[in-house]
Amino acid sequence: MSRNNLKGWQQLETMAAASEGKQIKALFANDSERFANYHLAHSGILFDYSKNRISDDVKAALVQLARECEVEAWRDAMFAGDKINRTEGRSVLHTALRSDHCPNQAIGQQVQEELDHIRSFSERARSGQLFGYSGQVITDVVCLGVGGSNLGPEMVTEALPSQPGDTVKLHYISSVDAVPLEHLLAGLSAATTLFIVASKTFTTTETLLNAAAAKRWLLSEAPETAIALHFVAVTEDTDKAASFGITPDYCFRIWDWVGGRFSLWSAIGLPIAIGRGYSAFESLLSGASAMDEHFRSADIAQNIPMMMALVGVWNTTFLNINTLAILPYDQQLHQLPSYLQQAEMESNGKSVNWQGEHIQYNTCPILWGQTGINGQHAFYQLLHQGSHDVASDFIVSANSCAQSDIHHQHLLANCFAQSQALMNGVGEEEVKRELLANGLNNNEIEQLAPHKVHAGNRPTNTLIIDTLDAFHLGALIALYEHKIFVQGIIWEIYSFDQWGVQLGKLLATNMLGDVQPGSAVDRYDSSTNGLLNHIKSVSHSE
Ligand SMILES: O=P(O)(O)OC[C@H]1O[C@H](O)[C@H](O)[C@@H](O)[C@@H]1O
Repeated sequence: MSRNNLKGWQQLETMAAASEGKQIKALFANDSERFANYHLAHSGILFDYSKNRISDDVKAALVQLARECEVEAWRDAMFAGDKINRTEGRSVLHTALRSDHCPNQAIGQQVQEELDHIRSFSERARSGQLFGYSGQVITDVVCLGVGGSNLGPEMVTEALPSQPGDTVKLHYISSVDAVPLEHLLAGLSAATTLFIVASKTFTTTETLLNAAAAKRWLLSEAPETAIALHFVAVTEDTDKAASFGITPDYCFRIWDWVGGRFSLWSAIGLPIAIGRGYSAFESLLSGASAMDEHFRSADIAQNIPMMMALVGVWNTTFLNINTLAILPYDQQLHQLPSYLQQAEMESNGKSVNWQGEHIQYNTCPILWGQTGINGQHAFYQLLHQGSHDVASDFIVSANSCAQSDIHHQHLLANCFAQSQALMNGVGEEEVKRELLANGLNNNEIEQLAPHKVHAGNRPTNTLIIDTLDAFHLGALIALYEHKIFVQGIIWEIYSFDQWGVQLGKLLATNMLGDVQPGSAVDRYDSSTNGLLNHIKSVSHSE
């Protein structure tokens, strides 16, 4: 049965139409227990969804919809290793990377072997036992990868503060733009630098181009045999890595059942273990595993990923709120919005359902954001008074890793004040009273008042993490992963492929010859021809 014929779906459509003009703050006024009834907590994460336009009826209909969509059966199929990524004929088993009970013994054994490899290699690196071609200790690790092979490790290493034992310096290069790579290499010594080439397919142009440049840089002073001591690969295609010159001991495996954007739990996370220690990497896995267990066992209405997914479906599909701002109030989480952009939009940014039909309802919202404090001085104006209705996730930790409490108290106060302001707004009467109290005359009040009104009623979630450490970060990332999964099921989307990424790659490869110096191009549309010919006319290249 198509989604919009389901009972829960139809109830939600009716409720959405009836919700016009209803205020979130009125829901609080009528229910003194609203926070108690609309928050959940597990694995050191509190999820408050009370500041959404959700009543008890809406909540019940959302839970009913999840049941009708058989979300629990799909969840169990994913954990069991069924090939739910049907367009690519693959299992989806990133959860097996962080669990003791893997559905398949052979997979469990492979995972354990790679974990042992990550442990021994990262411990060697951290204890000064990795040497370069001249016998000097490796001091710098340059991680070359893009998308899922870069965003997770970089976000996590940025999020976890450096500890005294963190001796190796990590650097990340993801862009094909040579400027950051050249700038970085200019400050490094080849004899003490190790490169990690992270690419599941080992075919991604950006990564391979950067790896080739790194190899040239090394070989400009070192013999060919140095490659074996200065290059690590993390890939599914170990033959390609071997052809590059990478030895088995320096080659780490991932598998087709790990999607790129869900891969930081695999050897793609090697930089985390090198930079922050293997025990931090293990804690990250444990936090994710705790969230997995909660997701597997809690009833829908008590299940944080399920409820977070359902709230998102209500906002996007039924209330037409098509953007979601990710607003962390911990500076360390500054890369979380970029990480979640790939995780959510590459997974659910689709408009064809399982039957291959065009979807008639809104699916994945546009995700954006940055750290809340910086956002407050930039785009919050639009959140409060803009013409777009924006939903937001506020994320903050209860305890700070910093020594100064007062800074953290400011973060907390700002975080909670903003979500309150977005909900309550400021009405015209209140604005006028304030202007009168400030001594303005009637004429001045009439002119200024409309500009100071805040409509409010903007929906927000708030997530409080006990402490921003590896365990809780692991749980937080797993929470978003499962939210994405549940939304994909409700929208009938294949969340684990990314066909939309392929087209641009293909066209860029075909166009490469046309950006090089030479005769004018006329095989494209007039805009593309014009842009290419302009480049040829102003280019300094020979
Ligand atoms: O790891 P790789 O094979 O190099 O792929 C890196 C990235 O490539 C593409 O952009 C895909 O859309 C991403 O999902 C993937 O993470």
